[in-house]
Amino acid sequence: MADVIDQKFNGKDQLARALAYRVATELKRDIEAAGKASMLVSGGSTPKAFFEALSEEELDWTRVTISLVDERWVPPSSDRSNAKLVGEHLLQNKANGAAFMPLYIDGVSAQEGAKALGEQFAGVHKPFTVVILGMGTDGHTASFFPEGDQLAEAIDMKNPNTFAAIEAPGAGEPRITFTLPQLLQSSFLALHIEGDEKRDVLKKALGEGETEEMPIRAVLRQTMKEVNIFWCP
Ligand SMILES: O=C(O)C(O)[C@@H](O)[C@H](O)[C@H](O)COP(=O)(O)O
Repeated sequence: MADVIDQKFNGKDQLARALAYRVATELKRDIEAAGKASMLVSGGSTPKAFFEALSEEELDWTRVTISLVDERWVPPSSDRSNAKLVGEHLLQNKANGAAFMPLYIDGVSAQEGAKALGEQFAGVHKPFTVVILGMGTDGHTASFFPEGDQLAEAIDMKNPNTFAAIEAPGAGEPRITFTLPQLLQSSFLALHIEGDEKRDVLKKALGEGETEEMPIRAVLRQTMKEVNIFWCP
């Protein structure tokens, strides 16, 4: 594992601060070069400390657009909403002025939403400055879930769509996710995982086996974009 985990840290806080510093450096670089920067972040429980550390970074947040790698198809008032998580832990302190583009539209299905959001995101400048992925213990990343009904489309490098709507036994509710070719259009791509269990899942994913069994393999096996792995016990 020593060779695949690029960044090992002693604990959550140290990792959160280091990742926040690295991300802030990338954002500042794009702001300086292009006047703006963009970032897609993951939801779930892992990113909270990182979001809080990042929200304290000094940079011109009014030039930063933030969105999500994926979203659970629930309104932003739900505790399951990744937008709620970002609102409460990232869009605060110095990052208060950043623009946020949600991946949820009220009153339509995830499938209809995927289409409408694709049009909305068509004008967003790419590559994204930063994309941060997480990973579940079932080997999913973004909403690329094992047994996902649209998994093959979502990880198809030839898929021209920006988003896929996915339902899967382990997903809880319908979800929307950026497709793999979109996520790889990033200047800095990171995988943020914590704990021994996820380290072992990563190790398994790096071994042989079907991509569909552990969809994180679609990210780990592609050769287009380097994946920077940040891990702590
Ligand atoms: O909405 C989500 O659930 C995600 O964006 C998802 O892909 C997440 O990164 C992993 O499930 C890890 O989640 P945990 O940090 O909760 O383990």
